[in-house]
Amino acid sequence: MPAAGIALTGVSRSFQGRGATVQALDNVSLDCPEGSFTALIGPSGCGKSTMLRLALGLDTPDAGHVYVGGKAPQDAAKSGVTGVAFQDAALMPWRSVEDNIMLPLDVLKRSRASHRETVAELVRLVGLAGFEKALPGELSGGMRQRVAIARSLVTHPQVLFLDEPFGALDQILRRQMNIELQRTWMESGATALLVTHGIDEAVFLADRVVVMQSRPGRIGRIIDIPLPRPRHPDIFTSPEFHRLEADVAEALDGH
Ligand SMILES: Nc1ncnc2c1ncn2[C@@H]1O[C@H](COP(=O)(O)OP(=O)(O)OP(=O)(O)O)[C@@H](O)[C@H]1O
Repeated sequence: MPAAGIALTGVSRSFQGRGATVQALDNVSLDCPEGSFTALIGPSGCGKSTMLRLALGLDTPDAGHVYVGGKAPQDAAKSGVTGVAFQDAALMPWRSVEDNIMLPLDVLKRSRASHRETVAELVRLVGLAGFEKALPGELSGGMRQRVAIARSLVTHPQVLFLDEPFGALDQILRRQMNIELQRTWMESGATALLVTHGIDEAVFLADRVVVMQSRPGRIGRIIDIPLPRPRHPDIFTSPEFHRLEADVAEALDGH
C-alpha cells in the first residue's frame, strides 16, 4: 500500500523537441511523508512543472510511479484528495471571493450548503472576513493569492500543491504571505509540496528543500531544515537561517 503523502518512484519523462529529446525528468524518486512540507527549487527547465503536472494527473510518466495520498494522481484529483494553488491565483473574475473558494466543490459536485462553515472558516483563516462578496478585480494581489490558498483547502485535501503561489508579489508581501501560509498549512495538517524560486521562502516554509538540477532533470540534493515550528518572522535574520540559505544556494550552484 503506497504511503499517504506524495511518492514518486523512478519517474522519467522526456519530450520530443525540434529534432532533440529533452529529458525533463530522469529517474526521479521522492517521498514526501504525510503532513510534511517539501519545497522544490531549481533552475529554469529542471522539471519542476513536469513533476507537478504528473502529480496532478495532467500528464503520465514514461517510466516509474506516482502516488498522491496513496492514490493514482487522477483518482486523487477526482476525489478531492489534492488541492492546488497557482502563481497567478487563476481566479474567475466574475465570481465573488466566496464563489471562487467554492469552485472545487462545484467541480467535484459536492454540496455547497454542507460546506458553508468550511468556507467561512477558510475566509477567516486567510484574513478575508468582510470580503466574501468582493470580486477578484476589487482585491490586491496578495488578497487574490489568499483566495487561491483558501480555495486549494476547501475540500480538506490531504495533499497540497503550491506552484509559486507568491511569485508575483513583492518581497515584503511575500514574507507576510509565507507566515500566513505556514499557519494555514499547520492548521490543515496537509502534506505540502511547494515549487518556488525563492531560497528564503523555501527555507522558511519547508521541512526539506529539494534542489533539482537540469539536463536531465533530477534531484541534486535534499537539505533538511530543522528549524522549530511555528517559525517566527525574526527567524529570517538568524545565523542558522542564513547558513541554511547558503547550503541551498551552494546546492543550486551544483555543489
Ligand atoms: N510539453 C512539452 N513539450 C516539449 N518540451 C517540454 C514540454 N514540457 C516541458 N518540456 C521541457 O522539459 C524541460 C522541463 O520543463 P519544466 O517546465 O518542467 O521546467 P521547470 O523546472 O518547471 O522550469 P521553470 O522554472 O522555468 O518553470 C524543459 O526543457 C522544457 O522545455
